Amino acid sequence: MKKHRVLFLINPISGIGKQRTVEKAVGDEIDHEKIEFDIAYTEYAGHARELARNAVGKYDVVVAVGGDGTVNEVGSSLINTTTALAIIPTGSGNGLARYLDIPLRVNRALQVINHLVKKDIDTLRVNEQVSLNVAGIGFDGHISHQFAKEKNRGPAGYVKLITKEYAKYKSSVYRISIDNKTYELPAFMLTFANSSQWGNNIHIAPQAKIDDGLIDVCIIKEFPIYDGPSLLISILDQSVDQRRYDVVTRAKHITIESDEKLVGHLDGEPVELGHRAEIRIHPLSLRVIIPPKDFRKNLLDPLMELKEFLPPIPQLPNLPKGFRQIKK
Ligand SMILES: Nc1ncnc2c1ncn2[C@@H]1O[C@H](COP(=O)(O)OP(=O)(O)OP(=O)(O)O)[C@@H](O)[C@H]1O
Repeated sequence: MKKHRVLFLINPISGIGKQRTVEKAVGDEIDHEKIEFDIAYTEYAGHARELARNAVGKYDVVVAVGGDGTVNEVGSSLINTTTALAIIPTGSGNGLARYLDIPLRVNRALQVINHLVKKDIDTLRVNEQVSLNVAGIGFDGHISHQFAKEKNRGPAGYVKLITKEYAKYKSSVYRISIDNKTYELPAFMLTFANSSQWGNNIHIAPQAKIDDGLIDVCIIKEFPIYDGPSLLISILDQSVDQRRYDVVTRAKHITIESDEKLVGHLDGEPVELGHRAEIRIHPLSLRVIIPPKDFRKNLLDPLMELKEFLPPIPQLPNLPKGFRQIKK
């Protein structure tokens, strides 16, 4: 039987360091009867995009080992090809992986790859660039620009940054055209969702479907500062689409203009969009590996998710000289 060729691309700086265990886990967990594989590490931002582009035609699957930024780089090189994108989520948010129900534990994510179940999903084009998960302009764009400068990665780093930046953030005025409707309004945040969540199970567009040929547009208008906690709660309890400040709609084509420069993000990665952004949907343009329907849920998976939010357990200091370790 001809084996499937799989290339693992590991981003060594993503998330909180889980990806260091991946190389060994691949050797242990991959089904060697079915799959032959190669492993490469990215050496700089943008490297995964180049490596994935070169892999088209040579590999059946390219695995992004990293967060949404790495997934974006790999996936954007595989659009409209028969090479599928697989994900081992080792990032800070892992939005697309969580939406697709890919387990956060490395060995479980590898078991998903062994099944080689494929599904076609939509992708977004934002000006000349690609978003696979969620793109945004405004506050979330601002946060992604700030987060890119942070040394303290991981979900805790995001929470700290959002709390710090929220009070000083000023909304901008946008001219928005959604299919044939136009709006001009001051907005806190404009989100264009392909999947429903940013990452960390925080759902900005709870009803979004990744294969419906539509973009879920969620506009959070400017609001008084004291309303922040209610916005946060509505995002956490997945009722953001019922808030009074929001415009929530579905569309295929959106343009955004502003006199100020558009501060944006694509799948959590900061982008400069100039004064005009055009967002279009490309239906079913990317093949991805997903868990099979009967893929056994692991009782420990929710616990592993919780662990992502906890700080690392500190190492005990070495005992001072003269103290002897008591043998058990
Ligand atoms: N070797 C490398 N050195 C420096 N940057 C890299 C390297 N490899 C990839 N990158 C860049 O690292 C950035 C962050 O990666 P990624 O998004 O995968 O992790 P994350 O931000 O921790 O996770 P998430 O997006 O889920 O929050 C991306 O912009 C990617 O281009």
